[in-house]
Amino acid sequence: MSDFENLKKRAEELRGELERHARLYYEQDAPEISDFQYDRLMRELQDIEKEHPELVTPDSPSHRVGGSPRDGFVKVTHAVPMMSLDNALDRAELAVFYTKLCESLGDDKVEVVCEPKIDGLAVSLVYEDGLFISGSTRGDGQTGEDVTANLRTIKTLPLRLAKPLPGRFEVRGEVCIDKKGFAALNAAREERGESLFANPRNAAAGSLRTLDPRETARRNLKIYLYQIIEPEKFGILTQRQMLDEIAALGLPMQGSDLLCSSLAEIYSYLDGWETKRFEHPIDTDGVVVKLNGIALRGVLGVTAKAPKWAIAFKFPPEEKLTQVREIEVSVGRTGVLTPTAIFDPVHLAGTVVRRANLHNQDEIEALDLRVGDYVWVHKAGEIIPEVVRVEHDRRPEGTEPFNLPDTCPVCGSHAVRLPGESAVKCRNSSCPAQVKERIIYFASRSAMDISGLGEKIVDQLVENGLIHDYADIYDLKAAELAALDRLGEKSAQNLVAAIEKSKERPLGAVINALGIGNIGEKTASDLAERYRSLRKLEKTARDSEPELELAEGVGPVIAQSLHAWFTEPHNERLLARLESAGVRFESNEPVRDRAALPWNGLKFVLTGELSQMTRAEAGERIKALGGATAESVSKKTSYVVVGESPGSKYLKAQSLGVPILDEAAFLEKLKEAE
Ligand SMILES: NC(=O)c1ccc[n+]([C@@H]2O[C@H](COP(=O)([O-])OP(=O)(O)OC[C@H]3O[C@@H](n4cnc5c(N)ncnc54)[C@H](O)[C@@H]3O)[C@@H](O)[C@H]2O)c1
Ligand SMILES: [Zn+2]
Repeated sequence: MSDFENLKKRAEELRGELERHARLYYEQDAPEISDFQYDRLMRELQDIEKEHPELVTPDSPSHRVGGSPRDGFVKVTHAVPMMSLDNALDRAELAVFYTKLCESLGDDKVEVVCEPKIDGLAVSLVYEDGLFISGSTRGDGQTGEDVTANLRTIKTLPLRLAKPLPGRFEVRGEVCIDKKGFAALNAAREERGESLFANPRNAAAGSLRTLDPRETARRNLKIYLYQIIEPEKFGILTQRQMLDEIAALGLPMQGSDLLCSSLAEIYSYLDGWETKRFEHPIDTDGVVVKLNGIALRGVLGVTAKAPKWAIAFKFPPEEKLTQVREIEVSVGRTGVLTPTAIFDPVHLAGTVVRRANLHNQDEIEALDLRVGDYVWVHKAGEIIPEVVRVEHDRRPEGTEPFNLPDTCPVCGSHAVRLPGESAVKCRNSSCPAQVKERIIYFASRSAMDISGLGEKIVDQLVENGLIHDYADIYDLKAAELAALDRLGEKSAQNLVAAIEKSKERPLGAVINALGIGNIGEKTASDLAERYRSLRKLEKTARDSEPELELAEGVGPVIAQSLHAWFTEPHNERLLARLESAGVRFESNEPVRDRAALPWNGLKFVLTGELSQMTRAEAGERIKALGGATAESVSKKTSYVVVGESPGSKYLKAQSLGVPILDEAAFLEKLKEAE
C-alpha cells in the first residue's frame, strides 16, 4: 500500500474509534479511555486532515460538536449554536495560538482572559423578564436536551435574576459536581453495587440527564456561568465586563480568572493554577484562554466546531509509576470484601498516595494485577486514587494471580459471591467488622428510628463490650447507659424509652433494619406489604428462591440475597432474639384492597425499549393498577409487552404461548384500565 493509502486507512480507523468513544462519553456518560488518550487520537486525525484536506469527510468527528440528544428528552434548537473549544495539549500549542491571535489583530499585547476550565457539561439558560424559564444541554451543538426541570433542582441556580432585566436573556455555563460530592456519590453507588462514574464530568452529566428530576435533586450539582449571549445588547464590550455582569445578576461565577496581555503572564497563570487546582473544590481539566475584546471576536470568526478566539489548554494527566506491595482485604458495613492495592508512596495531585481501591475481583482480573506488579496510578477527578494499568512487561518472577478469600477475614464466616453480583460478601449480620455500622444502620431513621443511638454512643457500647450485635440493644439497661461518657441519667432514660418504642416500628422498617444486602427502605416496605410477616418472608426465602423471583419488585438478585441472609446461622439467632424482645414481626398496616384494582393478579414482563415511557414508568403504572411485573417469562405470565428491539423474552413468550402486546396495544389497555 502507498503511504497515502495507509494514511487514508488510518484516518478511517481513527474516525471509527473516535466516534465510538464519543458515543460512550457524550451519550452514555461512560467513557472507556481517558480524555488525554481521546485528545491524542483526535490530534492524530486532525494532523492527517491538515496534511491532506482531500481526506476530510463532512461528518468527521474533528468537525462535529458533542453527541446526539438522548431519547426521552424534548429537543431544543439553540438560537445561537453551542460550540466546543479547540485544545492546546501543551504550552507550545498555546504559544502558537497566542502568536496567531496577535498577528491577526496586529497587536503584540492582545488582552485575553484566563479562566479555569470546569470539567462539567455545558448548559444554556434562558430567562424571560428576569425569570428562569428554560435550560438545555449542548447536545450536538445545534440541538440539545431540554433539562429545565432538572436544572430547577440545582440550589445555586437563581430562579430570578438579582436585577430586573426585561425581555429574553440567555446565559451559558457549566453544570458540575464538586470533588466531595463526586467521591460521596461514587461511594454510595459502590455500596449499592452500581457502576461507578469515571470522573466528575460523567457524574454531573449522568445526574443532569436523567428523566427523574428527583434523582438530579439528590446529586447536589453546582452551576457556574461564563458567557452571555448577544452581550452587545447589554453594553458589554469585554469578557472581563461579561464576568462582572454575570456576578451582578446574581448568577454563580467561578472566579479565579485573570486578565493577561502577554504569553509570560498566561504562563504564570498556568503555573499558579497547576498547583491551586488541587485545592480547588471543583475538578478542572485545564484553563480556557479567551480574547477579551468582544468586537474583535467577529474579526477572527469560527471553525465548524469552535471559535477561533479562544482555546482550552488541557492539563497533562498526572500518572505515576509505582510497585504494588500488598492487596489488603477489608470488610464494610454490608459485608462487602473490598480489595485495596498498597503501593510505594507517590506524589499525586497535591498529596502522597499509597493505596487505591480495587473494588472487586472482576476489576483485578480486568487489570490483570498481581502483588509485585508495577502499575500506573492517577487520581480520578483529582481526588480518587486509581490503578490505571499494569506494566505487564515488568512483572517480576514468581508472582501469582490474586483471588479474594472465600471466608471473611474478620469473622471467618463464609464469604459468598452470588451470581449477578460483583461483590464477595460476608453474610453474617453479627460480623464484628460490620457490627458498629450495622447497629448504626439498625437504629437509623429509615430503620428502627432509635433517636439518641448515634455513632458516638454506638462506638462506646461496642468498645465497652455492652453490645455485640443489634439484638443486644434490647437488653440494655438505663444504669449501664448512664455510666457512659456524655450520657446523663436523663438521656439514658430517654434512650431506653426510644429503644422500647422502636419495637412498634412498622414491619417494613424492621426488614430494612436487618441490613440484608440489596434491600433498602423501598424494597423492605414492598416485602412487608406482600408477606405481612417476617417469619413468612423467612420461610419463603429459605425454601424457594424461584417463587420469590416472581413476587412484585423482587428480582433474582434480591431473592438470592434474601436466601443467603436467612440461611446464615448467625442471623437465625439474631432473629430469634429480636422476636423474643418483642420487635414487630407481623404487619399492622391495613391490607390494601388489591382485589378491587383492575389488574389484580395480572403478571407482566416487559422487554425492549418503549417509545412513550421508560420501562420503569411502565412498571409503576402496572403496579398502580394492581398488576405485577417480573423479570422472566413463565407460564404464569399474563402478558409480555414488547417494545423496540426486544430480547430473548419475546421468543420465550412465543414458545410458551403467552399473549404478546406491542406498545400500542399496551397503551390502549392502560388507557382502558386507568
Ligand atoms: N474519554 C473519552 O472517551 C472522550 C470522548 C469524547 C470526548 N472526550 C473529552 O471531551 C473533550 C471534547 O469535549 P468538548 O467538545 O466538550 O470540549 P472541551 O471539553 O475540550 O471544551 C469545551 C467545553 O469546555 C467547557 N468549559 C468549561 N469551563 C469553561 C469556561 N470557563 N469557558 C468556556 N468553556 C468552558 C464548555 O462546556 C465547553 O463546551 C475532549 O477534548 C475529550 O477530552 C473524551
Ligand atoms: Zn464477617
